[in-house]
Amino acid sequence: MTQLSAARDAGAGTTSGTSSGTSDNPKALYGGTGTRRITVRDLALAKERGEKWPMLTAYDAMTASVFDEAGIPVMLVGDSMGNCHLGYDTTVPVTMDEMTMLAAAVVRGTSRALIVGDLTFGSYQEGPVQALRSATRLIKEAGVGAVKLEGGERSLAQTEAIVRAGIPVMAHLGLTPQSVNTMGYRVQGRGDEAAHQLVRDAKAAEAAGAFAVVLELVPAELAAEVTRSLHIPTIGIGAGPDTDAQVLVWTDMAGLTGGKVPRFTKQYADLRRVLGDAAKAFAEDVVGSAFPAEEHTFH
Ligand SMILES: Nc1nc(=O)c2c([nH]1)NC[C@@H]1CN(c3ccc(C(=O)N[C@@H](CCC(=O)O)C(=O)O)cc3)CN21
Ligand SMILES: CC(C)C(=O)C(=O)O
Repeated sequence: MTQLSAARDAGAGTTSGTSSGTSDNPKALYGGTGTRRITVRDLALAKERGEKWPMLTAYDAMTASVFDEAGIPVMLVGDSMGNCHLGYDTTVPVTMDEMTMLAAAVVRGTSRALIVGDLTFGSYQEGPVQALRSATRLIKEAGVGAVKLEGGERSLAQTEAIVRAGIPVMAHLGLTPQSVNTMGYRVQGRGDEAAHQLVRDAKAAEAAGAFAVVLELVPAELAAEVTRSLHIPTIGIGAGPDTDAQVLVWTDMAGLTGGKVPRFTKQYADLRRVLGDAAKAFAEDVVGSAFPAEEHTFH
């Protein structure tokens, strides 16, 4: 144990920068004082304790380091980088080259959060061999702690193969954006048949060895039922208040995303305005010869 962590465990000083949460459990995922990397086992224990936790996406080292210092225990290098970072319209065009590069940056920018990398569209659908190759690449080249893929029953063989190789898998059910061309961006799991299929998918993912399941844009009552019937944690996005965890796309949550954002998003900052104002203030200074001033100048 380091001196720092010993002092924290002893309750020395006031709350540290990362422990502003409500829990006084040193092992709490958010608000705890642990400093080593979070593992999938920590998430399983949190479900046993009934402790909810937050997850954010991240696509670069600097933003990820801010969230790491804020105590966010799990970050997803989501293929939402397609529309939220790389300028595509959807997640569909994102390649494993792009994913690997940005996931490596997020890993370098963090020291505590569990980093989950997405398997991109076309990198696992061919079958378990391709899926394992893609997952292995993210583990070896980017250094992520886990991978995520879309689908329950339809991705069963892929999930099993990756888990068997010792790589933790997060499943993603409900609205699966890589299928936008067949399903659109509509609420999923409405009606008895669709609800039963979602429960079957969730059970299949758990049986295949997934450590968590993302539930995207499904009715709250169904997400609550799935959460009760699984031993592994559920992570909701547009899935109501009763999942074990909540995830948001960071650019939505921080008000950086331009244009329309999903109704399930809550905006906690207005980064578009803050950054735009900073750019305008810099521009005014340059045009008006107020920058650089004497203190920015060498002689
Ligand atoms: N910026 C951003 N935020 C996200 O949450 C997100 C992405 N991008 N890209 C990948 C997926 C796609 N997601 C989306 C995209 C659109 C809707 C949407 O327009 N939903 C409608 C509700 C539709 C209905 O009522 O059935 C909405 O008004 O929120 C939802 C999720 C979620 N993910
Ligand atoms: C919205 C989350 C769950 C995601 O899959 C992504 O960021 O790509």
